[in-house]
Parts: sequence; C-alpha cells; structure tokens
Amino acid sequence: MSRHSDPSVTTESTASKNIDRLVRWADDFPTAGVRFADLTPVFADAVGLSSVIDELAVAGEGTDLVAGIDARGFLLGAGVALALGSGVLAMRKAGKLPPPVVSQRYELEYGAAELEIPEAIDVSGRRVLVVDDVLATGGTIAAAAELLRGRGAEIVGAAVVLEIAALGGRSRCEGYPVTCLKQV
Ligand SMILES: Nc1ncnc2c1ncn2[C@@H]1O[C@H](COP(=O)(O)O)[C@@H](O)[C@H]1O
Ligand SMILES: O=P(O)(O)OP(=O)(O)O
Repeated sequence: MSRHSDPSVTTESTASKNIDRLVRWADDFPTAGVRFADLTPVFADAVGLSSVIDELAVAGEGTDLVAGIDARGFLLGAGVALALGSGVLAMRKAGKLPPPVVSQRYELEYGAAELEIPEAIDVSGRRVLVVDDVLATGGTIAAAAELLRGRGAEIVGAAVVLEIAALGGRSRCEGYPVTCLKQV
C-alpha cells in the first residue's frame, strides 16, 4: 500500500517496506482484544526512521508548525519538524505541564486520556500538521485537532505511520487530509 489515500495508487513506498520488515505485532496488549503495533524497532533502525520521517514530511508541505502527540508522536513530530524547518509543539498527557494549560479529553482504542498544551503558546492562525504513530479509533487525532482548532489553529493535515483501517478512525478526522505510510 502507498501512503496516498487514493486506492488506485498501490506503489509500495520505502517506508512501508521498512514498517513491514520491522514492526512488532502483539496480540492482547495492553488489553484483551487489542492487536498492538510496536513501532519501536522501526524507530531504532536508521533506515527505517529516516524513511518514515522523509515520507511523513511530504504531508507537511506548507505547514508552519508540527504537533506531536505524547509520547511516540514526539519522536516523529520532532523529526518531521526538523525536515520541514518548523517548530514542534509537544501535546502532552495530563499532569505533565505546569498550569495554565488548555486540555482536551478523549478516548482511544484502549482507554481514555487528556491532551494538554501551555495556554501561553499562541497557535492562532498557525498551519498545523498533527503527527502520531498509529491511527486506530481516531479519538487521539480528533482530540488534538479539536484542541488546536479551539485555539484558532488551522489543521492542514494529520500524518501517521500506521493506520488500522478496520477501526474507522479516518472518519473522525474531519476537514483535513490524513496521510498514513502503511494501512493494515
Ligand atoms: N493497536 C495499537 N497499536 C499501537 N498503538 C495504538 C494502538 N491503538 C491505539 N494506539 C495508540 O493510541 C493512539 C491512537 O488511538 P486512537 O484509538 O486512534 O485514538 C496512538 O497514539 C497510538 O500510539
Ligand atoms: O504509548 P504512548 O505514550 O505513545 O501513548 P498512547 O498509547 O496513549 O497513545
């Protein structure tokens, strides 16, 4: 599969091949019924990491800020921001930042959480690419976009390494394109 959402484009990208080669699947982790995609080996491989960052960065052309989601999205967000010459906004889980913060609660495939950013960071009018490792039910990306839009940002896209298509997360990402490097 390619990173394009157009199903007629089927060329397998370098990143997609590296993900296939290196991803570690775990059944019933962290809870029963979840098939967990551990991308740690992809990030630990120099070729894997650079191919993923290069291809995610394509989705960010024209953006001026990359938002990386706690915690695995930080690794990707920082790499993509460096590739694009932008800054990276770390969207942190609740309780990690001193107040005042702005927050957004959400549910993900295996629980619930809350994202926060410092209230003092002005994202109004910024063109933001949201980056994370996996798109599952879409709760995480949708919450990040809602929080940023609520502060006046324009979401120009979301970019993930892996999309678990059967969970339908893409349908919750409204008003911006979603790029994935590998769809399962
Ligand atoms: N099956 C999964 N494998 C790895 N990581 C996962 C998985 N399901 C969820 N995640 C993490 O949670 C969010 C995405 O979940 P949503 O249900 O789309 O909100 C993402 O940060 C993954 O790291
Ligand atoms: O493992 P993380 O910290 O990347 O977060 P989550 O599983 O909540 O997406």
